[in-house]
Amino acid sequence: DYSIDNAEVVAAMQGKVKEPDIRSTIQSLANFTNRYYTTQTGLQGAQWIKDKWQTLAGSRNDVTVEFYNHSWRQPSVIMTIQGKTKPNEIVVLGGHQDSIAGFSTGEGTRAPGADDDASGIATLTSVIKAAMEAGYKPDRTVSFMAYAAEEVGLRGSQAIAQSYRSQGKNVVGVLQLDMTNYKGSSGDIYIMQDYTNAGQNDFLADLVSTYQPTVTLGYSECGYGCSDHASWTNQGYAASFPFESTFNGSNPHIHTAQDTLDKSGGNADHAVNFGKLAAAYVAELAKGNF
Ligand SMILES: N[C@H](Cc1ccc(I)cc1)C(=O)NO
Ligand SMILES: [Zn+2]
Ligand SMILES: [Zn+2]
Repeated sequence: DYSIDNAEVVAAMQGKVKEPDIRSTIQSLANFTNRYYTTQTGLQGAQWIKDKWQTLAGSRNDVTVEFYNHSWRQPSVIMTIQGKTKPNEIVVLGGHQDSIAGFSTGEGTRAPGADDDASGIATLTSVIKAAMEAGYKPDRTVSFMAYAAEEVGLRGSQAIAQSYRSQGKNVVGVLQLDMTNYKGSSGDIYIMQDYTNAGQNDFLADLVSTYQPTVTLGYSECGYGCSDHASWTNQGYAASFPFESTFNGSNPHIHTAQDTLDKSGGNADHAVNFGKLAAAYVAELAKGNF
């Protein structure tokens, strides 16, 4: 039940996904000493994202940006664009804001998390910017989520997904962006096939072949619930996880003080592919126009 027939909106939004924007957001987030779920700087990072998304939302009265508070210090951040004609049907795009550098991470521990997962948050932010600049108004509700506490057991997304399920919310699809900027394999985008929805994965492949014909697509597996998409899958929702490389090609610097932008060439060229895919995913699943 996926259709691809909103080319004008896809083109407008994809054209506004810019590498310098993504690079700048990665750098800003990586500059926090760490974004660990219990530290002061982890809370400051959440505040930074909320302020950034609120600024992009401007005065749009169909847009909210809120903290989703948890039992620990770092809140998740949720930006919601109210759907015009089918507001009860929800499209979710997420990534995690927290970072980690080993099990002893605490106040003062250096964990830049440029790829894991500032890249995903920056990619989401570029799609938000594109949607706001284009004056995009979706038919379905669209929620962008910066999950807290992914590194310590997918805890932020688990809390949110469980809450959505218990409220009977109709989430029609979830896209996870975790590590989008390290080109560790020959291909551009790798669709994870475990803990995801096969039908939506096919939809993503169709979006790439339709709107990003020069982007090469591969498939891989994590072997376990390796990011927040698993929280949504566990609650019976359709989730997909496009990833930067094959498992073997993934960024070896993650979870260390060396997960910095320079390891990806000092640019966000690889992440742009994911920003354009996410833009197409929003425009074709949430439909709507300007
Ligand atoms: N385990 C994930 C990283 C990760 C995700 C997918 C693959 I394939 C390889 C590595 C993580 O640390 N997420 O925060
Ligand atoms: Zn990680
Ligand atoms: Zn991650």
